[in-house]
Amino acid sequence: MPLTHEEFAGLTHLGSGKVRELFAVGDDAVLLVASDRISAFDVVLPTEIPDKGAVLTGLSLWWFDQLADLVPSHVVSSNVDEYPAELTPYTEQLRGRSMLCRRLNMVQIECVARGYLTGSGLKDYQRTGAVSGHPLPTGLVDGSKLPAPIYTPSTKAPIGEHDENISRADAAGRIGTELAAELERLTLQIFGRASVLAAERGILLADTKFEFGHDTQGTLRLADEVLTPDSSRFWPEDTWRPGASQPSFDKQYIRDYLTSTGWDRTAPGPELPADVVEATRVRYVEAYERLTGISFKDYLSTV
Ligand SMILES: N#Cc1c(N)ncnc1-c1cnn(Cc2cccc(F)c2)c1
Repeated sequence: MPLTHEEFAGLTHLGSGKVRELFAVGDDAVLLVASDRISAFDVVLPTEIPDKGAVLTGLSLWWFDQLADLVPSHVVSSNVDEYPAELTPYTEQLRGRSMLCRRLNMVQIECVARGYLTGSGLKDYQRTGAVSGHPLPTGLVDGSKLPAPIYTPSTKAPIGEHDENISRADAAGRIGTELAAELERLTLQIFGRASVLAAERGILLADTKFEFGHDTQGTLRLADEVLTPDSSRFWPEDTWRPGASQPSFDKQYIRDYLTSTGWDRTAPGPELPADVVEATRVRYVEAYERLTGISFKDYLSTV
């Protein structure tokens, strides 16, 4: 049965993402739990991918470390054996797939950086010639590399709805000029470093979404998950072909299977065959090991 917040019935549930749960821990901490659920074409599928939650949690933790000189994170601990006593009944369900974090006052803007044109950015470009107020050269196609990475803030839509790209001026109007400028600076700086690191490993970071919040001392911290295949588009460099939908590093087997079945995307997602589940699990483990240089088995032995 896919992990749902009912499995943590004794905890104070704050919210659900498509494949994640958020709980309050005391007054000043939250617990982010990544399930093994997977979504494709915006539909959460009924079949879980073993290890997916642990891979994405391990990736976030690694990226937070890589970025610590640029921005502090919200993470307090990922060692379940050191979690507060109220979490003890759930230790094994949380091992490797959870982060105990400072409870932040979240900034109500999704901070998106794009190095390549696709998804909602491509749709905005095809309609207006721009993305979030950034005028772009003519003739760009799906998968085109942008002349330089751009910051395209968006609203935070409820689950099941799409975030709406907004201009930087609109973002400043919502959160203030100074904070808006700081978020833009940080978002592009982090994206630049992550892009170089991924490219060194033969992976193109097409775009990503960051969330930030302020702690009780007013310090701005990088929050949520970071630079995972769920919050970002990662493309294998050797199959990059502008002009068509790019193969997803992690979800292509699932996309190809769903397309092969003729599945109606307005219908519930079908169960996945075992070979597609295993191939996808392997892709997630490969993504972790290729990006971090750490064996996934070693990650699991540290949590
Ligand atoms: N990160 C973080 C965070 C924090 N450190 N303090 C307070 N709130 C949040 C927070 C609020 N919304 N989300 C997104 C979200 C929603 C649902 C499930 C999830 F796993 C994640 C995260």
